[in-house]
Amino acid sequence: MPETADQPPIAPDHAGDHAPAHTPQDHAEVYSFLGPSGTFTEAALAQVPQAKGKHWRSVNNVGEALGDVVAGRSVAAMIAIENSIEGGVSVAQDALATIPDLRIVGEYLVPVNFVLVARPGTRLSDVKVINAHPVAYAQCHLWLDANLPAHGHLPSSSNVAAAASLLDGSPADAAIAPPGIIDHHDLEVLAENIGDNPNAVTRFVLVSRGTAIPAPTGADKTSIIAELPDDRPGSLLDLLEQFSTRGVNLSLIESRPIGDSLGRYRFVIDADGHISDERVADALLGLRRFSPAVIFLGSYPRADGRHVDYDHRYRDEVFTEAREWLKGLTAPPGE
Ligand SMILES: O=C(O)C(=O)C[C@]1(C(=O)O)C=C[C@@H](O)C=C1
Repeated sequence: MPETADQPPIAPDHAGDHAPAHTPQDHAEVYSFLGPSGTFTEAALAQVPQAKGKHWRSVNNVGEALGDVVAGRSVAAMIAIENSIEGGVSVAQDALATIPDLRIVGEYLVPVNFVLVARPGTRLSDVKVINAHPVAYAQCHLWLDANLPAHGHLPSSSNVAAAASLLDGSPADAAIAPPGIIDHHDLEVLAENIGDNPNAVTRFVLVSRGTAIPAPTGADKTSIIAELPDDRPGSLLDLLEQFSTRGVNLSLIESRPIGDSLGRYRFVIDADGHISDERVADALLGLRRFSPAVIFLGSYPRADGRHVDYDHRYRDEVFTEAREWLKGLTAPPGE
């Protein structure tokens, strides 16, 4: 069972499948996720085969989830990293940039859509304050601006926590929550499908520490965070060239403030391919030579399973042949 004994699970039975009833002593048996039970994060964890039957520890925020991994309370934590409407989840990107030795070992996609719920008897016109997770709130702007233009926002640690708090003294009048919420809480739906885009998807990553890099599958992704060397024209172009000259496609590049002074940024990058691919390894070597700080976050199978296509000039054999050629040129005569 997930540790949220006070919250009845609203997710399908996956969460409790064969799970031990007590908190296990062995951290390898524990997975941390943003709770309480019923969150999209829990739905992402339900996609992890090795987490089935293990203890799922419900936590209140990304920092707590990663803190569990660092302190050895859990073997891995599931965190939201990117949303198709809102973009990168900055708290997650910043945590991965600053907490040492974390590794992404898998990614998972969860379609997200939202309902507006309230205590029974509430009318839409009664709603003044809405409780919602900031990332969920940001995905419902169009509906909120059109229907409740004067509302106030009370941030919550998760969507399920937002909804549950309405029955537990919250000063809010309504909450943004996953559609299944009313099956387990005495709440009424005031509006359905309030997300700005019905096809919204959140990308989650499973983060661990001290674990082996997952084997290459041919449909992999490599996540990196890198800083630019100095404040000179063209350094971002130089960074991008490390990838383009090796035929490596980038599926994500976002800047985040480093935080030490205005205008200093680090770049969060997802590259197609695995660190064991010659072209990706060579791009990382180039990046390492050029950037003052490179964090390798991991190589792992893509959630969409899409095979990585690249020009034949960047095949492993081409790199190997070129290296052998160079070795031959510098070998002592007669060898
Ligand atoms: O997992 C949940 O249900 C959450 O409330 C968190 C979270 C997030 O952190 O991005 C997850 C997915 C949605 O995009 C909105 C919120």
